[in-house]
Amino acid sequence: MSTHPSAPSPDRAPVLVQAIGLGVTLGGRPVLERVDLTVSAGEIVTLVGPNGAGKTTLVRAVLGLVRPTAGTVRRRPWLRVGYMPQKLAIDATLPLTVRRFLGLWRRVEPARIAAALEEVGVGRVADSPVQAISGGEMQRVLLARALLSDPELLVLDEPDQAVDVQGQAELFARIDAARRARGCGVLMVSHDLHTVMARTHRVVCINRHVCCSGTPEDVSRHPEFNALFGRFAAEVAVYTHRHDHAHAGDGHVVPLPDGHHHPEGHGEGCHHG
Ligand SMILES: Nc1ncnc2c1ncn2[C@@H]1O[C@H](COP(=O)(O)OP(=O)(O)OP(=O)(O)O)[C@@H](O)[C@H]1O
Repeated sequence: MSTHPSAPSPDRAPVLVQAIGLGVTLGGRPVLERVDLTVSAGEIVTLVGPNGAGKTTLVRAVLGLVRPTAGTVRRRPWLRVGYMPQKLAIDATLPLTVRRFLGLWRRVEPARIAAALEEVGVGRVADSPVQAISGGEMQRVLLARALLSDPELLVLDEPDQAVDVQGQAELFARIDAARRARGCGVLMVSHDLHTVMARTHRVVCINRHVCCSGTPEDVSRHPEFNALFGRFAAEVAVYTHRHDHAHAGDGHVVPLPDGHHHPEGHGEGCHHG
């Protein structure tokens, strides 16, 4: 594939999921506030943000696995979703080959399981015990599992975790190939900012609220992204910019008066807790 996935036409592509003004409170604490998010067919949307920013919670809320405390989530009726969770507990004592593991959730033709494993580049582990394969191989097996539902929306929560640097590029290429083959939308969480910037149509930067969103180019130049990812952002940002809002101690966004801006990176008014 090319370094950057060819951009679909989101104006014409059907919307698969949309969150509007989404709020989630967990354990009495606001985890997401006023979050808007849209994923259309054919596009790759990646959520970035620091640990604990609410990315997994947003993904789970979009999928209907977490109940919003505010706002709404709209999913296209009968939407077929392939979900690769961030964590999946597997009983270490269960004798289970990869092939059988992939058949646990639904009846699938053996040939489809074999094809899905081949598609993500791990056909060789089909008969290995699931507990014996490497972390990187397991990520690909989980991707194969997500593809088995013939998804219209592929939701991948840190698919690149435990994958070595060389493997990451190949994994993202395979995800992109799977997207093209199915015309599906992809909603992804990733900490690999370099790959995100190279291989994503839209980036949404989360830190309880949506700090900024847009093309990788736009986001990499945004003040909030720069405040959150200073060292990385300095490598990719090409111009200096200014904060137009601050954060109260509880994380709420507080607009600054006109003409009052915080210089980039100083963060006095931008407290991300
Ligand atoms: N069930 C829960 N009860 C209470 N708090 C929770 C629950 N699940 C998540 N949280 C909290 O919500 C916040 C957001 O968690 P979440 O897993 O969505 O963040 P994340 O951005 O995906 O983080 P990471 O990059 O570390 O995976 C964290 O502070 C977490 O501790």
